[in-house]
Amino acid sequence: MQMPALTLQDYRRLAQERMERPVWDFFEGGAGEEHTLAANERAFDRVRLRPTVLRPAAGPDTTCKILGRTWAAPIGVAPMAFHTLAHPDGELATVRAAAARGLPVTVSTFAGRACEELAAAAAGAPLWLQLYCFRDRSVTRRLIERAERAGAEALVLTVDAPRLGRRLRDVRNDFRLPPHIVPANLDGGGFSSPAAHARAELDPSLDWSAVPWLRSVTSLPVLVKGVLTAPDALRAVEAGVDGIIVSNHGGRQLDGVPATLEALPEIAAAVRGACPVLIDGGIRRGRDVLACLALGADAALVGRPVLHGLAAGGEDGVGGVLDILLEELQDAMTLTGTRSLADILPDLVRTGEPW
Ligand SMILES: Cc1cc2nc3c(=O)[nH]c(=O)nc-3n(C[C@H](O)[C@H](O)[C@H](O)COP(=O)(O)O)c2cc1C
Ligand SMILES: O=C(O)C(=O)c1ccccc1
Repeated sequence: MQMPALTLQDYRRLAQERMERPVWDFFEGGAGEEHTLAANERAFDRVRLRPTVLRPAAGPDTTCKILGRTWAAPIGVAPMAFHTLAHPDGELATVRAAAARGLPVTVSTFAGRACEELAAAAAGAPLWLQLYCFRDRSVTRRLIERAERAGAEALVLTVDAPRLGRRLRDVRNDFRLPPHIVPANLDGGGFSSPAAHARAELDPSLDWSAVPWLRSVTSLPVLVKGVLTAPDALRAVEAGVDGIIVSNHGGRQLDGVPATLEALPEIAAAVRGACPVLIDGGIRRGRDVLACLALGADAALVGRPVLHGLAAGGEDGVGGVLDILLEELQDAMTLTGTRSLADILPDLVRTGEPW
């Protein structure tokens, strides 16, 4: 009998056993030498927690409020293209699993399932849409209108991808999407290599005027994803964004940028509560979420582990991954004497050597 998966690392192993190498490489890989990819996870290995003892915190309150909506915990699913590569149910399974736990999902521009069925599956849990801005703005506008009509609650504009990063694993594998893997919410389509498509279609001249442009076509809140410095965070606040996601795209864009956990404190200090600050990249344990909050984030998004759960067991697998994170977060809060998220302050962490 197979041992039950107890950690996200267990799910990673299960997924790898089930997946073909080129698809695995597409999911796991990063740009260039993958230094930034590795740094994201390693940054959490330098975190030391400083518990407060004899301050009972059993059954801690993990709920948080983001953009006026209550999340069961400060944990969401980061936008990732083509969940259908991991499992035929694709994003439908991901959204069902997250919504059942009161957690939000950000659906990628390149989702493999239609946003109408995803909104129905979300059953009231927050559903956000990630936007790549195309050269042809009418494609982006139609995507926004469709998602808004379906019930998407916020737009996440990805700002670290004037073009797709150079992912050497995909180049070496000459990775192409199987013909049945198509973006369900874009008209047009008809491409096989995601890199080639994104290179042809993403707008390399995108600038900060994208934010007022989005305001002119939608009334939804707008977040920017991919900010790594305080000056850019301030520019985003000046542009009037409703939220900032500190992200290096899981190390898939520019190799050589810092781990997101390292970038977080200067951004949180610059933003000073003007809007929510979220983070993604390398979050693999409940206590990593605690570290993000201590260093100034309002919530953390999880990427690849969700695809691992999906590949390992569809909706149940994603549910398993999210349950582990939720339980580990509760455990870490209980054992650090943190009764609610408001108790998670900078003093809760120190930075040390990697384990
Ligand atoms: C397979 C894959 C596809 C992704 N697709 C998108 C995407 O379509 N849009 C986007 O903004 N980010 C995309 N990302 C980046 C994630 O949103 C997120 O920034 C990153 O995966 C978080 O890091 P983690 O995987 O270490 O948790 C993708 C990441 C992966 C692994
Ligand atoms: O954004 C990404 O990281 C990504 O992998 C992707 C895949 C297909 C189309 C666009 C982006």
